[in-house]
Amino acid sequence: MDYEPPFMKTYSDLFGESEQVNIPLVVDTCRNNNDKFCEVPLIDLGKLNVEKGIREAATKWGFFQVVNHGIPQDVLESLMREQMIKVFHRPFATKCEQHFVNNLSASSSSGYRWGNPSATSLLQVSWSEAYHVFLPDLTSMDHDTPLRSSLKCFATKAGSLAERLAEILGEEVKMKSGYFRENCFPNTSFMRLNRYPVCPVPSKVLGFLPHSDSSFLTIVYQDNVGGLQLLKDGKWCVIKPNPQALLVNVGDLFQAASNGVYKSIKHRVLAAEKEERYSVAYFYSPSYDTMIESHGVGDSASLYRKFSFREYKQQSDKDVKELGDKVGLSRFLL
Ligand SMILES: C=C1C[C@]23C[C@@]1(O)CC[C@H]2[C@@]12CC[C@H](O)[C@@](C)(C(=O)O1)[C@H]2[C@@H]3C(=O)O
Ligand SMILES: O=C(O)CCC(=O)C(=O)O
Ligand SMILES: [Fe+2]
Repeated sequence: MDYEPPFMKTYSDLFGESEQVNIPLVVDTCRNNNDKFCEVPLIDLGKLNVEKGIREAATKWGFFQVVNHGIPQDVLESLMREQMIKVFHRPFATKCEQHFVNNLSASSSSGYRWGNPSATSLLQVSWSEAYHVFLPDLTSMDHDTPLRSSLKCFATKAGSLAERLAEILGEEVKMKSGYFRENCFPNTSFMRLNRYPVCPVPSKVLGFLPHSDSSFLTIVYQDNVGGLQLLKDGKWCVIKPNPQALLVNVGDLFQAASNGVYKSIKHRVLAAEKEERYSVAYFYSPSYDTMIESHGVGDSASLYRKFSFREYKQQSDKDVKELGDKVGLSRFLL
């Protein structure tokens, strides 16, 4: 199929080496084991008094699901089933020509990316491809396609939802009221469209390497294939897909701004085994000048020094370039 990125060809040497040295499998065998599904809190936003549940989930889990979230189901389904398939099933050469961003390095521009062409071990390979989409790039296009209108609708609604959730969470940790409205805008956030092609060696590589998100909050819609896992008490557990729900996870900036009260949890995606998988993530992020400050409350001291989002992004981009991965918040510990 001419739309597949050349994973096998690019990584053939690494597969050869892994057989010789018999590296441990990176993937647990919990893919279809229902016992290992984790019960991520589910919050019905149509009900009253949801604040406590949201704060508890962000504190204990760093992840929760929401229903009655305000994004029409037909927008979600058409985005997944029709529009994303259309955009990813274009020839690989076309995808590269249009927006090639080499090796995930330029994270702050719209563009196509796949795998990790400079991987030196299978442990550094993500068997997936993605588009980063910044809203201004969508709105500056002169005509709407069904994909663009679905993405605009998704982005607008996900942005309002994120702001509502962020204000609820921020209030509890004494952030200034209106902080998010004043610093996070539609054009400072972005979407990431993810496709996980069927992988012939799903026990040897991951679909998306373990990472935390650099946002305040991330809103994710996943299809019903499954494979997203979060690290809970030292174990990877699978999040059962729920086509009615959106997933929300705390990102690094909220962990810092809440002085570690809310947790930016590592997550990863298994490589697709039988069926290709799609997801779309909205990263609720501030402008680069926004200052992130963590206040210790009572006896607890501030954990992180004050930093701007620009500083965080630049450091992460530098780490990805030089080390292959971002080091993250530990660089900003006091
Ligand atoms: C290799 C990397 C790119 C990434 C940071 C990371 O070290 C691991 C996760 C990647 C990711 C995924 C979600 C977001 O798209 C992103 C901006 C983030 O916060 O973590 C990207 C990072 C990136 O593209 O720089
Ligand atoms: O594909 C998923 O379910 C999650 C993807 C993800 O973690 C990301 O895009 O940051
Ligand atoms: Fe993520």
